[in-house]
Amino acid sequence: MSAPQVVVHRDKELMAKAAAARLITKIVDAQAARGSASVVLTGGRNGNGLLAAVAEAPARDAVDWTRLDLWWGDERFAPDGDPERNYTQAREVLLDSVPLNPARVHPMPPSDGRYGKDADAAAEAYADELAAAAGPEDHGPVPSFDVLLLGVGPDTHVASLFPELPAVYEQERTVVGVHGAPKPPPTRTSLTLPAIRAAREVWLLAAGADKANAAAIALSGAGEVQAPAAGARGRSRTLWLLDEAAAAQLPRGLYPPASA
Ligand SMILES: O=C(O)[C@H](O)[C@@H](O)[C@H](O)[C@H](O)COP(=O)(O)O
Repeated sequence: MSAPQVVVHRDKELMAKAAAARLITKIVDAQAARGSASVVLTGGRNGNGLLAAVAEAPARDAVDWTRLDLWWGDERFAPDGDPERNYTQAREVLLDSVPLNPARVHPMPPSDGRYGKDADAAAEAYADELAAAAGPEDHGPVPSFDVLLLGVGPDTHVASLFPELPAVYEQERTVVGVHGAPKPPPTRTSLTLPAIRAAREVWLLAAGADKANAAAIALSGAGEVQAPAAGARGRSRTLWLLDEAAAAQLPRGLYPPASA
């Protein structure tokens, strides 16, 4: 697993724009090298802020949207179209504005779909979908995602893996149902840490003073059960994208400011 790299931007708006430019370039390079790209999206303000910045980016259409596979790191277990769903929010800020191939967009199941209100069955079905998309060259029963995006909660949660709750202990399954999540809604589906760690690159997004403590804890050697963000590592790269407010409590030697 790769050691975390930290890049700090002046504020959350610049962080979103810089992360969007970085993501576009990563996708374009992956498509040039392998003919397609695979990205895992996340929910929350920073995740959606990045997607909104991609939508406005001058280089947006350098991406061949028809050859992009989109997955989700977690989902609020709600009916299809519910405004609370990460999929609904991603569609609003970006996905409905670009020519994606619907067959390559993989939302996690809603609570009014084939699996009804059974979040565990929905999680198992998504794990099967991931396994079906994995190839012999992949590291386990998930595709080798080019970039797996994660927001970071003030309690250091990532996806729907919350400190000390059962899902963060999962080492076998790639997707689990989450019950009693402290961040509403309480029922969710989420990739597990082993699935997250199958990604080539993991990018963690955190902006705002309310994330400063979480970033400092996760980047100062905390264990993954107490600080799930600490366990979110990519095979070849782990990148923390912060604004200065979220970086305020980091040990000084950890980074030079990336933008004045
Ligand atoms: O479903 C969710 O809510 C997200 O996937 C969650 O993991 C989010 O990324 C963090 O809570 C950070 O959210 P903010 O960026 O809004 O602080």
